[in-house]
Amino acid sequence: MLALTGIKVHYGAQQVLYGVDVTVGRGELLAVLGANGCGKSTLLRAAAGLQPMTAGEVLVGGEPAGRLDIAVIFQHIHLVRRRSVLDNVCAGALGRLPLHKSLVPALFPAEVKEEAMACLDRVGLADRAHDKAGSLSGGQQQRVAVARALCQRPKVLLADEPVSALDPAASEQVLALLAELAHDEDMAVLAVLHQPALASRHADRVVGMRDGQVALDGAPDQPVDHLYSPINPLSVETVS
Ligand SMILES: Nc1ncnc2c1ncn2[C@@H]1O[C@H](COP(=O)(O)OP(=O)(O)OP(=O)(O)O)[C@@H](O)[C@H]1O
Repeated sequence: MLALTGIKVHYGAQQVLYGVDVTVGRGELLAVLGANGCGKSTLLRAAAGLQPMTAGEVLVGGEPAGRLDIAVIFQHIHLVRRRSVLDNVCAGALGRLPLHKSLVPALFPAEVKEEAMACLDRVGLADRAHDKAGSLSGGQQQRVAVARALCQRPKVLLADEPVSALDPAASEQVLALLAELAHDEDMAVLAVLHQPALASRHADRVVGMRDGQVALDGAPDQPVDHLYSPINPLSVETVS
């Protein structure tokens, strides 16, 4: 469903991605792991169209990604805390609404509110729809962010460290939700994670990055320690 091919990114003169190829299938949760600074977030931003690329291609279902094909959620949740949970979720549909309706939340059409309620139900928070978003816990707010992303009706969901600010129980819940969405809604879900154990429990596949390149791609329960070691053992020559 999502195919990232030959992605290269430079920040000025510094190259940070060196021709990365990653695919995520329909109905699959892919976890992207790797040490700080290896390029995970840059890859996710490039996939989302938020980061100019020097080279490469982002395809969704074999076509160049459309404006609403890909939804993104971030570690910092970015809800409008003073507005209701429901208004925040309706905001996911903004890209589909005529401008005048998107500027005034009271004008969200009834069918958008209905859809937003269904998305909230999907993440288990329909009963909090009329509470202020800021009154929810961090884990609940991240689930609202997932509901808002769903309200965009994306084919692909990208999540950049979605559980880094959450406690272990809420982290498990959000990862289980992402896996469920991939499997039940047939979406392609890519999550950048810093917790290999969570990836092994919830992801269908893992991509490991090192120094701007893909260093592993496969089963979620394989050893990943080498991604985090300061020296890549594969690149050390033995001196006898
Ligand atoms: N806006 C930017 N301008 C210049 N350099 C950047 C910028 N964003 C990231 N970098 C650099 O690009 C490299 C990759 O950063 P990136 O944030 O993609 O890594 P990451 O694997 O997501 O790291 P982390 O796990 O710490 O979030 C790093 O060397 C970083 O310093």
